[in-house]
Amino acid sequence: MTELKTYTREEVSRHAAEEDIWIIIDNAVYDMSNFIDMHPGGVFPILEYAGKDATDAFYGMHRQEVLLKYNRYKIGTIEGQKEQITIRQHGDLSKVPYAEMSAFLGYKSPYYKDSHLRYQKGLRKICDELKTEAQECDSAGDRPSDEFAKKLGSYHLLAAHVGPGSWLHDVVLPGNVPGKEYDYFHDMITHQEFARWGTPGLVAGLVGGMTISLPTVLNYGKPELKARLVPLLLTGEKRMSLAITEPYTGSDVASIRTHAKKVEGGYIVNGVKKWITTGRFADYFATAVKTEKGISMLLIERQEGVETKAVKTAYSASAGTSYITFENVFVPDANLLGVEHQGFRVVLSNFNHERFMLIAQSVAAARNAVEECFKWAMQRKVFGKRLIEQPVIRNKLAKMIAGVESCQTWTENIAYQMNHMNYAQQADMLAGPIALLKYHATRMMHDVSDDACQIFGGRALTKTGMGKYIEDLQRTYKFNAILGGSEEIMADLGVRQAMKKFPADARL
Ligand code: HEM
Repeated sequence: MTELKTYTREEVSRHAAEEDIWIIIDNAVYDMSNFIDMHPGGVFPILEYAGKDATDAFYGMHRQEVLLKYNRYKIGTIEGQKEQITIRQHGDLSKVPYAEMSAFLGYKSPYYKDSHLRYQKGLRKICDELKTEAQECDSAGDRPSDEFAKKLGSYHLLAAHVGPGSWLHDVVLPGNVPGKEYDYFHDMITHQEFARWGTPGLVAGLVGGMTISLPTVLNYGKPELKARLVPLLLTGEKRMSLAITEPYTGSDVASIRTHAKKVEGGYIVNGVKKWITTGRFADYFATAVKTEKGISMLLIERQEGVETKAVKTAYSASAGTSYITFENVFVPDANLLGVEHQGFRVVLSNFNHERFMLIAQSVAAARNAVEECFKWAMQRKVFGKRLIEQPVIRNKLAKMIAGVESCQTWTENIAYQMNHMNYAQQADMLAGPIALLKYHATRMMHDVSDDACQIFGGRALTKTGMGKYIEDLQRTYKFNAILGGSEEIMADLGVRQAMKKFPADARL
């Protein structure tokens, strides 16, 4: 790389004509002469700063990544002046208060071990390196590419999404963490780091569909089916989705109409499914069907008779949300998941983990909004003052921070319980608290999104630029309030579970 020249401010001030225009941002000098006509904000704003320091004006209008993207226009630095503004490097923790979990910033915690800190560090770097590609794919609404999925597979991050289990025992995870050490704190970190991309649609399409469907095969599939499918899914060669909801029914699984008729050697399936995340790209569908005496779960492979079309949602189309039709599809007995007519057990079995994932994502997305709003309030000037100088803005930030930190702390408590309870104990003791926390986390997200929008104003309604994360948050946060059990059902389930444990002899 050629060494950049140094200039004095006086030298820069001599380049102040439209065809020869330099500006200063922080300690760097940019030659805008060839860019000014292409500048998306127009010629006029740049001309105003010709030959001058444009640092505050620049940061009032652009995100830092603009400077990285247009680094080619940087021609030098200001003599004797050090950088005042740090450009975040891949893997860095944010220094903005409350922008990171306190345990990563040196605060004491009873929960986190060295292995969690190493994993977070390693994973942050990988996620940062993939962030631009993830964001471009999400904005374009593209199918996440096979190369992208395979890259995650090569770091064992597809397997990590599914949660702790034997599928991780023989691998080494980011941060040099042996897969056998992977617990629900690592799992929480996985979902939170991916949520930092600010691309919930893409994350749902790339890993969400698989995270909620693959356990049906891992826990209920016959050995041959597992041996054939699991390696393909965990390396990113194939995609999978969970096909339960239908146009006629959402949470009410008992009312599904897709049916499977028993025939020699298998089943013939007919019916439709709707809102199926990853469905548009999926090779396999863990599908709830009506059989003679109840609900059964079948692993349906993409074949003739299986059609998927896009359902347009507020998510990016990268989520692969689809409408699926099954028309006389033959499914062999070998693809039955669990016991015939007892598919409910298979459907219910993964709810706690799915909800835990949604909670972790919600807290991370809200925390991201805290960082965005804090930075914006500190750098944005209106009516001659920084936004942060307005008490109403500080009050909103306080509410956001308190919401995020309280949800984070409850999530950590749940992760600790999950680490120390077997499956039966989790089902008995945690279904209620997890449901209540999901309800609480998505309500918190609702409030954070609302306050963040007010802080960012019009920029929160714009898909690119300063408010792009907030725009995405306010457009998509409702998904977590509905998927995996709606807020109302979560709240009700939490209290009903508590009622079951209410002591018969308790009185006021
Ligand atoms: C290295 C120098 C600069 C580069 C590479 C640059 C690049 C860009 C880009 C890429 C955008 C689109 C924003 C987005 O959607 O993210 C933009 C918008 C804009 N830029 Fe610049 N810019 C530079 C300097 C400046 C300066 C010095 C000003 C003076 C105030 C300025 C004023 C604006 C304005 C007003 C907009 C429109 C913002 C909006 O839509 O809200 N730019 N610029």
